[in-house]
Amino acid sequence: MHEVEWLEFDDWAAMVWQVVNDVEIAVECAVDARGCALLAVPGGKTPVPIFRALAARSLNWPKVMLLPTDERLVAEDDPLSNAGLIRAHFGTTGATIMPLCERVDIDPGAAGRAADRRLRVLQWPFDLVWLGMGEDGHTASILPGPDFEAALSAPLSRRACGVVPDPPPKEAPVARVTLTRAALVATRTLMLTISGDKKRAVARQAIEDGPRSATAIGRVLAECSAPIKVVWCK
Ligand SMILES: O=C1O[C@H](COP(=O)(O)O)[C@@H](O)[C@H](O)[C@H]1O
Repeated sequence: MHEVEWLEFDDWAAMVWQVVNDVEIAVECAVDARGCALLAVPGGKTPVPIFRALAARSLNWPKVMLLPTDERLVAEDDPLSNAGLIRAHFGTTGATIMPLCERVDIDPGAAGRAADRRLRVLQWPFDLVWLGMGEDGHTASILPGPDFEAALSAPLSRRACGVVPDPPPKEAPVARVTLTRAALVATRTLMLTISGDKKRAVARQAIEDGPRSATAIGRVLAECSAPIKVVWCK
């Protein structure tokens, strides 16, 4: 694991400002160096105020491609949809938004394989993988259940897979497609945004446990050789 830079904020405005600036720098560096920027961004609730502020920035959006780190297998107009969340915020910026799933009415395994095929056209690595984390230590949709180890130990050539969480997470009890750990760590820089005391304790323990961590976030960060920044807000 690369050394972790850990930042803490007492208020959301300061945290949002920090993360927006970091994303802006990642985009500018990528566009200057390679003419485009490839970013994976989290779903769920935590990134919402950050998305709002980021979308208002005048970045070179037409050069930016945004993917969700994971998807809940629901229609894009469902409030649980991560692609829907991203489109709602960045849809008018000029960025290209690439949902992981074209179809959500198929079984999770097939949806995962279809996402994997779609992702093969992209020029990797990511310029930025921005992760969220649940209080149980899941990140992207690498959730406890029968697909947990497969998502973590998939080879480099496998970028996405289907996940049936067991137990179903209470905030979004649906099947998922997630970027694999191999895909998530194929990045020039990685950022994790979290809030609340519980998540701080879980993330700290996961980092301390490293590859022996029982949590997805611990196992992902342990494999990451890019610079890692954790941004926490009370
Ligand atoms: O299910 C998911 O959960 C995590 C954490 O979400 P939050 O609402 O607690 O911020 C999120 O990062 C992931 O993308 C999402 O699908």
